Amino acid sequence: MEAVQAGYNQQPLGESEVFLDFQSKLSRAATVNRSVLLVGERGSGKEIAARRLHFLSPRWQQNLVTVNCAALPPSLIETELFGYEQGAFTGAQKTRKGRFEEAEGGTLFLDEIGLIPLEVQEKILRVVEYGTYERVGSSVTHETNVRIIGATNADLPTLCEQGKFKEDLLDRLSFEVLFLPPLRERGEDIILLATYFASKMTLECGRKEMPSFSEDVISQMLCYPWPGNVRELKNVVERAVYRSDASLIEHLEFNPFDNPFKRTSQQQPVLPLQEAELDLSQFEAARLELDLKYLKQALKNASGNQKEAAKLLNLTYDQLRGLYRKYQDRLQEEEQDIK
Ligand SMILES: Nc1ncnc2c1ncn2[C@@H]1O[C@H](COP(=O)(O)OP(=O)(O)OP(=O)(O)O)[C@@H](O)[C@H]1O
Repeated sequence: MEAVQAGYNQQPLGESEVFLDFQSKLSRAATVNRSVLLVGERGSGKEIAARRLHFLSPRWQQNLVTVNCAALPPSLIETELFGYEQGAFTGAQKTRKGRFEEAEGGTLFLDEIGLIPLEVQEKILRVVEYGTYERVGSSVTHETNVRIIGATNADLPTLCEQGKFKEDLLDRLSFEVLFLPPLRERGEDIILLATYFASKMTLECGRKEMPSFSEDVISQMLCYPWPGNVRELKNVVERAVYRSDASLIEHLEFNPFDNPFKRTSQQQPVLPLQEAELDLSQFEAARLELDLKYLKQALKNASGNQKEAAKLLNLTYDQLRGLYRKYQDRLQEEEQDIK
């Protein structure tokens, strides 16, 4: 176990129920010598999960080789994976090993596996079924012992229906399909991860003390949908620590491309008359009142049961907890009414 820890230097953080459930499925998958598919939104931690899977498996002392299929033109994926013989095509001046050969005995992580062209999928299927392949331009058959971990953000069954992904390969790769939970479903993990990224950034900036997050910022983090998942959170937090001189972070910038010069004199904002009549300075206050109104009503209808209230509002339990924390003081004043 010690050696596993030494080889695995990036411990994924998370304590939410959904994440712990994912981690325990991942640990179980590490014990069997089968292909695994990791499915999740961009930035949700598929690569970090693949590393963990490899380092927890009996192959942990062998190579883990990663191929990011999105970073390669489709025409080069075959030579990248299987290598080529000298003279196989113009420019092939020397024989080159492929990634399967580099990963021999270990694990090959195919990131964005849905982008692999069909003819190359055929070759991968042969590797999975018979453990054999040929280099491009060669008829010599190589035997290989590599475990494949695939990752995708795409809906592979739909790609199969569209004829873009081989059903046979999907069947063989999906011995275990593990779904990474999106960050917005991970509740308090958001704060755990934010604190972790803030502490690392504090060190990087050479600051002595890590700034903390204001209650308002914590609520914003818990309510924001995080389309870019953990990667986005990392960027937002690192930028906030880097820009803040104070001991308290009171503002987060979610979109660094929010250009302050966008609306110039030739491009006036077009506001419908009705909106122009609203007191726009009251937007934040009005929004908070509306949130509170719905939350109170839901809690009342659910007799104070937060899980039930979350269902009524079509929120996850963690999202509701986020809102509850934000309005805790005001809600407590009226708690008697709710009960
Ligand atoms: N649980 C976690 N603990 C700490 N850091 C994490 C965790 N999950 C993800 N990260 C960090 O978030 C970033 C994105 O993670 P990763 O590259 O694994 O995501 P991905 O799903 O493979 O992304 P993509 O879809 O773009 O390939 C990385 O910097 C990674 O180190």
